[in-house]
Amino acid sequence: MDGEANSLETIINNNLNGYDLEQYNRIYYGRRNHLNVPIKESSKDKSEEFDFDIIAYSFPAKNEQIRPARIVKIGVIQHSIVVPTDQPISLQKAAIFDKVKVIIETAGDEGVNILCLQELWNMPMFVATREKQPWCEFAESAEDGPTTRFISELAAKYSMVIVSPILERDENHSDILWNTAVVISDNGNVIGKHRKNHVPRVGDFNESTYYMEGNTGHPVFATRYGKIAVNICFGRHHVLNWMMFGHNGAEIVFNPSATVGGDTGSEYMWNIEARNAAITNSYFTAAINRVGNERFNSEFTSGDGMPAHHDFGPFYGSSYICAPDGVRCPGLSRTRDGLLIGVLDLNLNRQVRDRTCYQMTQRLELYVNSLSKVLDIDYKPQVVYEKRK
Ligand SMILES: NC(=O)NCCC(=O)O
Repeated sequence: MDGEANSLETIINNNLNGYDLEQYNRIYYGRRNHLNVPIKESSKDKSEEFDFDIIAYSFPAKNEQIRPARIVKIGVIQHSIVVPTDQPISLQKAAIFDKVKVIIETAGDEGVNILCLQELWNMPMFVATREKQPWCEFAESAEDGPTTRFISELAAKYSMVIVSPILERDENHSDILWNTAVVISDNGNVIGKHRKNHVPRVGDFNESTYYMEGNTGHPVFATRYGKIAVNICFGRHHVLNWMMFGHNGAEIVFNPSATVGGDTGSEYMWNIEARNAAITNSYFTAAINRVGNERFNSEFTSGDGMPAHHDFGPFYGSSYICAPDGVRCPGLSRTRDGLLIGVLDLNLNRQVRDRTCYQMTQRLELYVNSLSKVLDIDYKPQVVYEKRK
């Protein structure tokens, strides 16, 4: 029954073995062997004690004569909320902080250099409700709110860059809200922030009730460990969004998300979108999704004819990392909290570009020309009809 499978990988591993499993891995993931990286015993103990999964994979590149390898360890964390959504906001946040802190510390102990949390990680996805109170009270300053202070301390402690996607309240601009990823450096300073470019108007994702499309463009953050960008959730459906981060020099693009399965959900697209972005832009991508069901006191509808309901979900997790050659690792669980680590050699980006020439053959001038015509109010679509005699 839908919603019960722990992961796609569990289904495959329960049903295939030997030659068939090897061939499946080669064809689906892009390599026969997943190249697991050992996890410390102390981290395994923590994951058992605090009930989260932990797994690491390597994405090597070929040795080059001139450039040394550029190894960077990235981590992504997926998790559920902790206490019911009718509890006081401070309690809901504190409970998530307590849970996620243990997983961040484990990432730090594993030597992760760059860590990304899920979209709006410190709150439930109340956007389904369309209610303003009390939910807007989750919003905080990106620069010096309690969540940024909490994450900054951990970033400095572990010399780890941390991407912290939150609901931002912009006090300098009339208190308005944004869906914002705050990028915190390895010494705990805020390097900058990116606001979600594409805001969903689909199903229970009534996010446009709360915030507008972002105004920060496509920033790439030059961190100590590499150039990173953040394509927040719904932006993964928009190829130009991914592309612009590539033009600005991103080596790794994180896609912190909150997205659901079920009959009308996005689960069947999940495996494709961040992977396709890695391939077409020749950079690493990491897609992160929360887990669990979230229940709200007030019933809400989605404008799709379905009966009003209280539950938002299931959020199907399945976070994964993809290399620029399209090779990806198995996903985390669909249902459990988890820390996924990737050991990347960033030299692979240029090696793939040299091999595939996807950038060189991109024909940007063709599309600039065509798109400028599309934007003309009198645009006539270029359709060719048969001339029947
Ligand atoms: N949070 C968010 O943008 N979700 C949109 C649903 C989807 O398309 O994945």
